[in-house]
Amino acid sequence: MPTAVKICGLTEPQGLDTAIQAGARYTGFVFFPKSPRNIAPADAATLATLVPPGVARTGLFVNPDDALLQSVLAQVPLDIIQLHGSEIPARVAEVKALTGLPVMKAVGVAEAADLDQLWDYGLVADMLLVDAKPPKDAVLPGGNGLAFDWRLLAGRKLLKPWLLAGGLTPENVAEAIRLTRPGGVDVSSGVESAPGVKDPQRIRDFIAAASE
Ligand SMILES: O=C(O)c1ccccc1NCC(=O)[C@H](O)[C@H](O)COP(=O)(O)O
Repeated sequence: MPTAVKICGLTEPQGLDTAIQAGARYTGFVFFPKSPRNIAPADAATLATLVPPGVARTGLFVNPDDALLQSVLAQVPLDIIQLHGSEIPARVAEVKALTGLPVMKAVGVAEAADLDQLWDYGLVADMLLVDAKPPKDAVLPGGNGLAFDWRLLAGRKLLKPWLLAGGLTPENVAEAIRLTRPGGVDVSSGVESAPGVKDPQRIRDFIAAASE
């Protein structure tokens, strides 16, 4: 089975179209105002209508309250909710119930002990996103272009389908897949020419390298 690719932080039609034409299986829209990739719901709604069946539209949120989730979902047709904050497992279950959508929970990893959380989240989330843990002073809880030691995941079986994220690039993604054997890979800053600006050639190169 080929490794699925998620291109996250899409904000304009060219990046979205490039990702879809190159074979991305997941698209990601960031609803977090502090991010250079933040997108207004009205703009995300326009992009979401351009996504064909078979490609998932993921909405990324950081500790969202119910009102934000309901407001975005009233405007944007999403297929998956990605929770990228400090949501505890019970909140993941609440968001699933509230939205009626599958939830992908991001878990930050810096050392082996961080992998223990994957069990608890695996019991409630539909999918897991194993990402690098952000530095303590980071403004963003993800999308920092930081990798973690992929060898920590070698041979690990998780309870739910999972994507590898964090510092992936067209240059290193094949090695990351070889070491960790994820169901998919997720990239944002590694396919940008500047923060928030997707680079079509890097998107194509990334998806080609992930498919090798
Ligand atoms: O991308 C952001 O700006 C962002 C903001 C807040 C939470 C998460 C964010 N991004 C997460 C992702 O885009 C990906 O899921 C993943 O972490 C990969 O990021 P990168 O290391 O930049 O490839």
